[in-house]
Amino acid sequence: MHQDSPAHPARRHARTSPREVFRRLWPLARLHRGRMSLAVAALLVAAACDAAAVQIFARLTDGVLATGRLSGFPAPAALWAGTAVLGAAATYTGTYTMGWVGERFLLRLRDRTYDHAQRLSPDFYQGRPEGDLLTRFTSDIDSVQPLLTEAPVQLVNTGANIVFFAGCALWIRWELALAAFAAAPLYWLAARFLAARIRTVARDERDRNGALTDALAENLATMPLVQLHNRQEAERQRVHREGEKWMRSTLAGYRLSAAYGPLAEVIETACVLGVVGAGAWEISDGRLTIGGLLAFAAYLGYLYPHILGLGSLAVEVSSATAAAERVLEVLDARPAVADAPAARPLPAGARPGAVTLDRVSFGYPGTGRPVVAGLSFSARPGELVLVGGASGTGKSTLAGLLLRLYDPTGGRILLDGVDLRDLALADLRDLVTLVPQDSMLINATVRENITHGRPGATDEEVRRAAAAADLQDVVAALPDGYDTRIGPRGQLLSGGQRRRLAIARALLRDSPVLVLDEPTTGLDAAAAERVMVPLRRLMAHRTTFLISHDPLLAAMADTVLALDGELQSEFKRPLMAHPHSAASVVLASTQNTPEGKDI
Ligand SMILES: Nc1ncnc2c1ncn2[C@@H]1O[C@H](COP(=O)(O)OP(=O)(O)OP(=O)(O)O)[C@@H](O)[C@H]1O
Repeated sequence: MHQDSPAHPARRHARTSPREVFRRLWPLARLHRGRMSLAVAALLVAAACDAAAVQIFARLTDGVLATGRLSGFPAPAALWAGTAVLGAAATYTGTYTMGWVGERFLLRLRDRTYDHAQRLSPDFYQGRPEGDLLTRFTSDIDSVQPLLTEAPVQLVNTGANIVFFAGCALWIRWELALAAFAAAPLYWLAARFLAARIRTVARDERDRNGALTDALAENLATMPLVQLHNRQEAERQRVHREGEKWMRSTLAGYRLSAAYGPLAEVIETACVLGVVGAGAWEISDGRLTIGGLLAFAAYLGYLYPHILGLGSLAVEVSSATAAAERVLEVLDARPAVADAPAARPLPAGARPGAVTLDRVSFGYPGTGRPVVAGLSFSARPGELVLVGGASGTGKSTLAGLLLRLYDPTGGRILLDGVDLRDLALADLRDLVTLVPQDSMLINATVRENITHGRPGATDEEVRRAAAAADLQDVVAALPDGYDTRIGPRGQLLSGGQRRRLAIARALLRDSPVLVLDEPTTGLDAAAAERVMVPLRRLMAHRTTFLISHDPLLAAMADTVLALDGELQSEFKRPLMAHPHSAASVVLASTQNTPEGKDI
């Protein structure tokens, strides 16, 4: 928890080119091609208005200012004003339309990324700091926008402007124009030099931003612990260090991007000086009027910012690419379990609930060590299986396999004879319900928490589930009854109440197979007993895997699946105390027989 920015996976990345990012994400922006074209058209009209204004100004200079004929003023002045209004309207339309397209693109990209993230298995999240992931969904996605929406529009607009204003300059005096254009490659070289470096720095800046967000998210979530352990100063320093690292990489980015503008200005000044010198010579030779030179200089004045803008675009695209890499890492992550391409329905008329583990092996990716090895076991419909074992023997892992959060690396798990991998994931999740150890409640009302796994439930069904979970008195005492919000992770309820709320939620789901992860752990004897009554109601007639290292629960079970050989005798002891218990203890060991080995 208190390590400085661990070498998290975000740092090990492959570099993606802007072209590749564009190719991958363009389908999300393509939908708005019509609006993008409208924006381009509007911005071109605005540019044409600028060009017309320059021409009108040249006419005014030569026809009115140079001659002093005031009668020639109203017509071009009216035309200039009209052009300005049209140009303003076109600029507004183009800018707003671009904003419209950009924001919609962001929404789609965020939806798509989040949609994908929801399919990823727990191991994806376990390996990544939460704050870093949050940054990918927020500021990283925001930073991608210029590449996909602004860049194409700006590219077309800038390209058209460059061609147009360069054409105007060539039309006025082509020799002068060619001399002025000679510097254009310098802009390109400067931008290229900076853009390559900016991409590396921008990626680092994004990663640092993620590390800071992570430090803050973790500290805010564990603030009581920080205060109780007097860690305020240490955590302040940690946040400061992460903030400082972010600041330094941001400044490194500024150093590069801020260099482009002044560099471009120096190039521009050199060009303008050259043009003014050559123009003075042309005027003295009578080949150019003052109005003509002013118009020429004005065209260059419009042209250079666009050339400069092209360079800025390259710089911006580099930063956007660095952010896009981090978003694509989420989109490229593959779920550890894939939905069956041709999902099989459960056999008609089958009484769901028979669970068979057939030589199941599993090890977490990258650990090279099996947690479960060659485990075979069968549970009949309605049977209560107590999964016991010391800490770290794989009880939660087995639950994850039953819920298909992971697939076995060897063997198979069958539900009523069908391999879990052949069932549609959505069907499987309807058939198997988890009551997790920490209840996993959401910051919403009691009703919303109970109906979380079955949103369409009626009020009467909710009330019945709450009553069966022994929760009605709790709800009655809440200020708004079922509409009372229970705070983040249900913090406004007691530990026992939270468990019973989770039981009500599971009751409402009414699935034939249950996985209960340590339902009484952390509760005192009275609270545990209050949980056991609704728990029994929940387990009745369902195949239940009750994960616990409490041997006292063994007496309730039909079978005890001991994941740890040393606990075998411990589990047997309570059974001996209940001579009428029919439970048998099965030792889950490597290569045990397919039916399990009774002892
Ligand atoms: N995501 C993971 N990646 C790598 N190893 C893991 C992961 N999750 C668990 N493990 C390892 O797998 C083993 C079994 O863990 P598991 O959580 O299933 O044990 P458990 O019996 O449920 O423990 P406890 O009773 O303490 O909850 C442990 O050695 C643990 O370190």
